[in-house]
Amino acid sequence: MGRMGINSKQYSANSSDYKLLEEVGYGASATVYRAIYLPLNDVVAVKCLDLDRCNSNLDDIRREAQTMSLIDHPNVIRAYCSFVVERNLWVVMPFMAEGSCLHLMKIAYPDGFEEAAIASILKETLKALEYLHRQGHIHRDVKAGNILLDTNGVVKLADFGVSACMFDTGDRQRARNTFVGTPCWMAPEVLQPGSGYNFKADIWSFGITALELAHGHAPFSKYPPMKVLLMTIQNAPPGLDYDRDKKFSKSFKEMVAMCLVKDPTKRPTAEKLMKHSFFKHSKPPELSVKKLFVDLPPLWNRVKALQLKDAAQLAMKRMPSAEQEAISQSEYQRGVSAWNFDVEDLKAQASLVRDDDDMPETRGEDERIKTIAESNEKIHGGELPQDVCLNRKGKCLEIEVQESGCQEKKSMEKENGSSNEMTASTSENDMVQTKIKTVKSRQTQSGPLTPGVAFSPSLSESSGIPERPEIEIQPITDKFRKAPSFSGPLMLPNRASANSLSAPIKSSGGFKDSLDDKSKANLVQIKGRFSVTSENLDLVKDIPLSTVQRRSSQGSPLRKSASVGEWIVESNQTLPSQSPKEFSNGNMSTSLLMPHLQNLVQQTSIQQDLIMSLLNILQPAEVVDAAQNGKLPPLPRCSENNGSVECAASDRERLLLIKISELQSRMINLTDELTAEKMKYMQLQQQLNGITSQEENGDRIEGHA
Ligand SMILES: Nc1ncnc2c1ncn2[C@@H]1O[C@H](COP(=O)(O)OP(=O)(O)OP(=O)(O)O)[C@@H](O)[C@H]1O
Repeated sequence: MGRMGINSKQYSANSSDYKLLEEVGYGASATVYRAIYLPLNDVVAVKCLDLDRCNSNLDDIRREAQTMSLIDHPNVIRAYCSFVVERNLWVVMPFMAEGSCLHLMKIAYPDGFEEAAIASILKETLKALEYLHRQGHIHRDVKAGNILLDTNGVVKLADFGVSACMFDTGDRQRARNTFVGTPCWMAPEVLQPGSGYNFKADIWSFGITALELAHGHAPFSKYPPMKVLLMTIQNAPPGLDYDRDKKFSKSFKEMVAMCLVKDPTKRPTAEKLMKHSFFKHSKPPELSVKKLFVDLPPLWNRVKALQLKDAAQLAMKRMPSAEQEAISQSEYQRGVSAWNFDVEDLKAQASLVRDDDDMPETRGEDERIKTIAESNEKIHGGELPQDVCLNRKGKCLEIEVQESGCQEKKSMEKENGSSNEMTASTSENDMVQTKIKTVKSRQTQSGPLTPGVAFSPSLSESSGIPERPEIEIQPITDKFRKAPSFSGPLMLPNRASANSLSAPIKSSGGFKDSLDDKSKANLVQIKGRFSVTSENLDLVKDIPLSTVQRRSSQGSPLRKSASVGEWIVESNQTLPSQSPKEFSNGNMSTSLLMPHLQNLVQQTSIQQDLIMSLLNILQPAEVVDAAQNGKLPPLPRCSENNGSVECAASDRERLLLIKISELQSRMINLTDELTAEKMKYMQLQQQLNGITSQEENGDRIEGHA
């Protein structure tokens, strides 16, 4: 890497050639700065990826930078160069002066954009996807937070942190069997263990992004992450509602419906989608997009305002659960992608939310059929193609559709200056049997970046400390969306620690190349931005609670271990106070008991599946090895049924559960530490802000004097 680029301009891989200015964005693993490239006096964006915070291994990061450097399309952000500065990877790229669509919505359009702007933004994004797919890439993180805008209305798709090469074989292709992306935007097949996915996953995310731009937030964004996963798999796809979304055209609704079809083979390609009437009539972005920024403060001030709002929210909310809620919300607002492992919180949130609770206007089957049928009529002249299928269970008719470099302006104009698009209610009450299989530590490759990556000897040599921007907080906070968002982009308190704890789950049987052959699916490989690992799955219902440090709601705000089972069970909060005796004394009515019994059955079945899957892939030899290495307690002997498969399985099960409980304890401790650090950081930031503003006041007074 280092110096590279198709651009005629050459950018050096020397950090001292860059002067970092204001912070203009931040993600789960990176902070983005406006910067000046001193030799050319050129404004650029520098994305500083904290390698310690990064959930990806060095190979993934290198791939991101490499991929970005080879990109040559007006609607795709590419890297001018990248290099390592101490524990950071700096990626130099064009500065997009208006930031991301997500930030813009948070600041000024909490209910989404108007259709003309949406059409232009989506069309440009679709061009980017068409290009990437043609080049063999899957973007895997299409969302409003990754659609960047320039002052003149140019739209570019950013962030290849999770892109995968579709045409690759071997390790890279294996990456397609990993969970990467942001849950609200993730296609059902991406969430389905072992099913694999292809570029059509981007089309789903594109459809979700369309809804996000239309409403100001993604569907399901108010739900806890685990619920989002389940709802995406279980429910009918979200979409624009004919009645509720009256302001949007029929062709927009049709276009979204075409993208949000659960069967990926029935989604159109980007190329095909581009021919949809919705895009044919869209205005050029310089007409419809440019006007969105009029009268807005400069990007860095908007970002600062969002940050301050986040900080204020956190400071105000003292209750642990409230803090957690605020963090989730702020993460959503920031468009951060990562997992929120605070499962107690997730469970609590999930328990309060019914699928159809606050979705009075769910999109019914008839409506969806109508939408797609009408769409089909347009495309196929009214003839239903062979691949139209009415899926009774899914209650959904699906149709196959055949398929700046930003120069710093000398004037620096800017420098000085309903959401219930939910689905039809859950079609069946049957819980998703998400079968988690595997647990085998994925080999994480690391080592030096590719030749050409410039290593800076030390951070002290860089001009690493960005200047603090002047804070001009606009009275815009009242425009912020107020409803808390618990999901969407999720929060991983500490990627590094989470990563170090987790052996990403890997298939015991390899990965599946064929995207359509779901019958052979056999893995959950969860990696990259999402590391759902053994400790995230609370399989330890049967473990004595004393072995796992659990916090009461008065304790640390952060508690660990996702529990598919527990989460489901505790979605009914009325029962825990009941003792078994009370259940059996006949005072409970059947109607009260039944839902809980059903839940118990579901939970048990899911847990059994999970445990059996884990056990199946855990080779006896590994357990013995681990025991000999002191990693696991010694294998207990089974005297009665020596050598029987059942006995071995139960021994292994116990060992596994003990191991999981240990991991959970460690996770709890680490998260507590992280919470404490976060609080310290916020306090320091507030103090710093105070000092900065005092100094500025002092300067002004001196200046006047
Ligand atoms: N070239 C750019 N010009 C201006 N702003 C940018 C640029 N690149 C990124 N940003 C801003 O920084 C934010 C974070 O960047 P980015 O998405 O690359 O980080 P990330 O850590 O990969 O985020 P995530 O993982 O949450 O998607 C973006 O949402 C956008 O607002």
